[in-house]
Amino acid sequence: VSLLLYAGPDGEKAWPKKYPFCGGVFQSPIDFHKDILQYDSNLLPLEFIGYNVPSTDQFTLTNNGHSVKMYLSPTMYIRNLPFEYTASQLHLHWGNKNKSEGSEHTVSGKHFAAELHIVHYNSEKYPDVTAAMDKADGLAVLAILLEIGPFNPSYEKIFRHFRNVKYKDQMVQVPGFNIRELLPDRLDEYYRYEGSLTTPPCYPSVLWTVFRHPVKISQEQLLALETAMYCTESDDPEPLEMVDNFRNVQEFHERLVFISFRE
Ligand SMILES: NS(=O)(=O)c1c(F)c(F)c(S(=O)(=O)CCO)c(N[C@H]2CCCc3ccccc32)c1F
Ligand SMILES: [Zn+2]
Repeated sequence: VSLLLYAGPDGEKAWPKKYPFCGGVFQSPIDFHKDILQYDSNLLPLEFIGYNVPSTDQFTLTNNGHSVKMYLSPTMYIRNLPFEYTASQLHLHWGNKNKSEGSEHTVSGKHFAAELHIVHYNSEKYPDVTAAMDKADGLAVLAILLEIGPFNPSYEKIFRHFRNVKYKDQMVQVPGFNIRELLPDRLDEYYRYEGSLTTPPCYPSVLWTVFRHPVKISQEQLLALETAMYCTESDDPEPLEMVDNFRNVQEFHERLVFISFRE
């Protein structure tokens, strides 16, 4: 993928040329608004197994040129989805220091400051994420909306390493911690719909769970996220800031988003 995944001539409008699924069906992200929401009493709270990773273990955090992603341990998985889904990686989407509206999903047309995604793959049916990522029931991604509030010590366990992954392909080890701390309190309240990867190749392979309640991080933590990373390598004479790495919301016609809560 070209460096400028989100901006310039190779921006998201150009994705379908090289990645046909990006112009296809079931594309994510979307806007959650009243007339497409339907309450579903069968939507149970998700159960997280093995999310409390000991500090003796380590996660690899890396800058891949268009997001900052952290590989998770294969001992982490989710129950209460149609299949068992094993954790693969988490990454973030954000805006820029002048416009902190970088979430991918929106609620009644409103962006949140940023968004955390925890990518899982269907480990009951597929051996790994690469085999799963282009299958209709292959992936399950949890989305946590981030907004400004008090300093968040749990997010800081990742954010304090940003200075070591400023440039593309840099990586650093992060001591294990309870990934459950990154999620909101109410795991029983979420939006659920079938969608896609929000970056090329945009496979329609994702069962999305977007938690209703945002998580708060401080203004300083958000600024660090918006200013720490570059899309370019450390020796590149023309550094490109890694900002605005969110896809715009996609058309969502004749489909419903199921909600586990009553408005
Ligand atoms: N928003 S999103 O749709 O959740 C989403 C991203 F936005 C995102 F940037 C990434 S990426 O950082 O891997 C860069 C893209 O290759 C992923 N990765 C997925 C899909 C691509 C291949 C792959 C392989 C192993 C594990 C995860 C993934 C992604 F799923
Ligand atoms: Zn994502």
